Amino acid sequence: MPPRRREATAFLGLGSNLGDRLAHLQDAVDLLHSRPGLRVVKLSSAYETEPVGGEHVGDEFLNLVVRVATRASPQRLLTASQAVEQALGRVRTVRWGPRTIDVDILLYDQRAVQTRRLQIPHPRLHERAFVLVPLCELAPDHPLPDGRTVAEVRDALGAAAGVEVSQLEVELPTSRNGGARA
Ligand SMILES: Nc1ncnc2c1ncn2[C@@H]1O[C@H](COP(=O)(O)OP(=O)(O)OP(=O)(O)O)[C@@H](O)[C@H]1O
Ligand SMILES: Nc1nc2c(c(=O)[nH]1)N=C(CO)CN2
Repeated sequence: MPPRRREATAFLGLGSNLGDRLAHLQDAVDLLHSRPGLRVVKLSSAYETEPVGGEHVGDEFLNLVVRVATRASPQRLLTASQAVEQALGRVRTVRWGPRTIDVDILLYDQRAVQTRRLQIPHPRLHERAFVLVPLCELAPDHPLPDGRTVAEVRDALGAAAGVEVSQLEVELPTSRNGGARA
């Protein structure tokens, strides 16, 4: 038998600005946790965020960042993320358009990945307060491939206008199902 791949730590950025945004985020977190070789370990707060770029119809996003432990390769983690998007009915229309759910891979250990299908760190991580603020809440000291920490990248961005902690709460799957897979 081949040796089992060790668990990596990855951070996923989730966002929704269509319909019942909280339900979409909760469903995405639960579905991610149900994938083989993937455990959702920690969640940031959910943030109300002003839409950045694109042809948004004015609806604010609800964003959060999820820490996962996974034995999946970065490529398989992308496949899993896209399967969750599809299961929740995301229809790709215009770029950066309204979406029930978006799942982006932000970081995977301290790895850099540069392929046509996948880039890690996420190519727009450095310019997105709606990602860096919740990521900083979970892992300020996590290093990027260039050696900087998440907190340093967040500080380099400066002001984080339009990103506010919401009163809405997404639950960790392990506290919903009695910790069966913890
Ligand atoms: N780190 C990554 N996480 C998720 N998708 C990625 C990543 N790097 C590259 N991609 C590619 O980006 C493509 C477009 O993704 P998607 O439709 O979610 O973009 P978007 O959400 O509209 O915009 P953005 O990428 O700016 O968040 C995906 O098909 C995927 O192959
Ligand atoms: N506030 C906010 N703006 C966005 C978001 C998002 O998740 N939150 N996602 C985008 C494309 O992925 C484009 N713009």
